[in-house]
Amino acid sequence: MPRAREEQRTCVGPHLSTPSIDALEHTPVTPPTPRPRERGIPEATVARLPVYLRALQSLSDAGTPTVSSEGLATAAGVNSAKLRKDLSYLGSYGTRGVGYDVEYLIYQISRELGLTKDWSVAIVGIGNLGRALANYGGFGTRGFRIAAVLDADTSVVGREVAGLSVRHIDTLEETVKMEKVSIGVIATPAAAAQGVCDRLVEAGVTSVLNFAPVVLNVPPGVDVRKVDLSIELQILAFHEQRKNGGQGRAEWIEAAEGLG
Ligand SMILES: NC(=O)c1ccc[n+]([C@@H]2O[C@H](COP(=O)([O-])OP(=O)(O)OC[C@H]3O[C@@H](n4cnc5c(N)ncnc54)[C@H](O)[C@@H]3O)[C@@H](O)[C@H]2O)c1
Repeated sequence: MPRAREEQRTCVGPHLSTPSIDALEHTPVTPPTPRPRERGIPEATVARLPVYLRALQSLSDAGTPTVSSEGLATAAGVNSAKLRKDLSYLGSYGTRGVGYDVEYLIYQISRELGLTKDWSVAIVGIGNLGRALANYGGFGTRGFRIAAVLDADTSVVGREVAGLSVRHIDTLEETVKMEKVSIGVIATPAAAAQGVCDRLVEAGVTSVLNFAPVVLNVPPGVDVRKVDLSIELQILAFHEQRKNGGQGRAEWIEAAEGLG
């Protein structure tokens, strides 16, 4: 089977482009507007949609009915031109002088991200990280149901984690089928991750969230997202070093001036 490396993809897959009938069942009060977009949404826009959603949810919790593009851009930490462009991919342009309807925009973004339907998730590797992920309550409220937790270690299998009994990895294929798993989360050591990924894909899973420090090879049509906190720390270290470098230069100039 031909394989595509995860970082080569630039656009979202079909599951993010068209809402299902199922998704529309959860439609809130506001009437639908026409959706002119037929093409894919750029990956960078998709990555910002959850940020807009979080900002909108805070506004909604505060009882704010509408928000200007500038207000939402500030809350989300982006510039307003970028925000307007991003939202235009959803067919959402706001109303001049009024802005965006907060509840409807929440619905539009949720629909685009596929959050108006429930997703069944399996976590593979129930060590420190897998247990923490399984016990995190925030997934359920965002439409991600942890349906199964699996591990290869027989001393872990059968234990209860987040209200679920840990299943043996040998039951992976049957579990994916029975629990209708859409998203596989890999929290195994790096050496086991590709094998687990292959089995998930073989079982029909087309979305994988990988925490193991390894680049996974997957066939076309499978989306892999990699989470690596050490990369985030390294980026912060880079900026920290630049800040300190700047301070170092200032001190050096001051010292040099003192000498002169
Ligand atoms: N992305 C991040 O930011 C981040 C942060 C912490 C840890 N990690 C990574 O997450 C992974 C898990 O870390 P941890 O601290 O929980 O490790 P851990 O050793 O506590 O847990 C790993 C679990 O995977 C199980 N396992 C091993 N091979 C398996 C297989 N073939 N099938 C199913 N289960 C299998 C083990 O039995 C164990 O329970 C590691 O790869 C680690 O490097 C990533």
